[in-house]
Amino acid sequence: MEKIDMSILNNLILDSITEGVIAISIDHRIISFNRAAENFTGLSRGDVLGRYCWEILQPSPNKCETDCPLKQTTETLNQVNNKVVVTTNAAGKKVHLSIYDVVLKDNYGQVIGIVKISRDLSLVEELRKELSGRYTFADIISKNHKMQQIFQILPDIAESESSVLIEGPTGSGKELLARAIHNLSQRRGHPLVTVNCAALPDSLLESELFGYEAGAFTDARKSKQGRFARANGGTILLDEIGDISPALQVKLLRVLQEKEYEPLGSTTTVKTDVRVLAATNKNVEQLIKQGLFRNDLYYRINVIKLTLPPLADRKEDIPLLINHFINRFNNLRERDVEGISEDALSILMRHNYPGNIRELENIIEHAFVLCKKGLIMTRHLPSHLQVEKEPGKSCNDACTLSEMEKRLIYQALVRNNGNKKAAAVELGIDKTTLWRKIKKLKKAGLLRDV
Ligand SMILES: Nc1ncnc2c1ncn2[C@@H]1O[C@H](COP(=O)(O)OP(=O)(O)OP(=O)(O)O)[C@@H](O)[C@H]1O
Repeated sequence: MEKIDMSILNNLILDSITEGVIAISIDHRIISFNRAAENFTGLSRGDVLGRYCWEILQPSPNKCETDCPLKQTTETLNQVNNKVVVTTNAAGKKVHLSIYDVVLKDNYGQVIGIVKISRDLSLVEELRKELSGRYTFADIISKNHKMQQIFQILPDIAESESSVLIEGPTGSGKELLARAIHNLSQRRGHPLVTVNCAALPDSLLESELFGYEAGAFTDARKSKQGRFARANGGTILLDEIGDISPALQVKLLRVLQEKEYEPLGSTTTVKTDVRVLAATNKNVEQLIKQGLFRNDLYYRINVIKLTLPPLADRKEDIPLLINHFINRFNNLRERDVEGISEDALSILMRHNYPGNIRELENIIEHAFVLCKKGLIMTRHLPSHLQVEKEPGKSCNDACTLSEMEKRLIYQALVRNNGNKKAAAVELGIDKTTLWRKIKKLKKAGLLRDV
């Protein structure tokens, strides 16, 4: 075999890998720069070899003072793992790189520099954005198929002038959805005014909605504009519409039919240009049957009905929402919480959320009080959740084989959203074997539904 020049061979090998490799000598000069590094930086090796690293890699002298990777790595002899940086290459394109530094030693163990190894994360970043984009619509996060159907029709609904009735249990995102409809509509330049119809007694609610003239009642010294007037040109959200009295229902019906009303104590009719959205966590059809809600008003507000599923029926959204709330609280509180531990996530996946997304948001807010950085652990969750122990979780060193089996089965089911086939594949056992084991555990009262 022909004798091969080792240095040429080394360069060929370095150029054939997809990671960028930049070697820097102890006196801060660049001594090796492979092809991938050329691609990431847009610089040619002829231009950088022999130059000082700060001239090429860290143009800011301040950063060199405080954040010199050569100094850090050679002083601590530590590999700095997976620093993610966003940098602009010479072609002006933003690239996301995952970088780690390795100490370079000679044959005698003497430190002679560092090697910076970088991997292009731009593709991963694009995929992440595409995925999170697909699951986010006008600030509403969901990958649930019913929610995705709502996302699809939302722009058309927003554009129409029709009244919309939003149904859903408490905390399921009705107000958020109403806001999205308003923000996507032609009326977005005007106000969105929300009225909680359950929060005020009837007489106050009427004056709150329609306003009043001075002298309309004992305390009315000056006239006051109502919410319909404030929302003019925009949208009004009548929250908890199921709670309004029959008398007020008649007045609302007139506004919806004739687009006019009279403020309390006034004989002047006011014309209104407001789109009406209504929300409720009650079953309005049931209220109609009970004679508590007018049929004709129902048909006026129910031109389009959107129903938000409870969080317990869209558990696939829990990890996405947790991530969203962690990001939100990190920004609000200037924190650096990185995520949630597997154990804590599994508790949150099993919880049933009577308070829906608001409850999950409160749980993460609670966790932020106790968790300053790193991962949210079980101990950071509210105590009523911590007692909902995972099966087999109580076993530690003295864990029996059956305890361990129970725990592994449980965790595989949680990870796969209760899908037994996927859990069996993950556990490396046949589906029928898994099914048999689950049946046995359930019969013994050791496993609940996931
Ligand atoms: N799909 C979602 N994505 C992100 N955040 C959400 C989502 N749904 C709800 N939220 C958040 O959860 C909280 C509760 O939502 P919202 O107030 O819209 O619920 P609601 O159904 O109107 O509640 P209520 O019945 O008590 O009036 C808000 O902070 C909202 O931003």
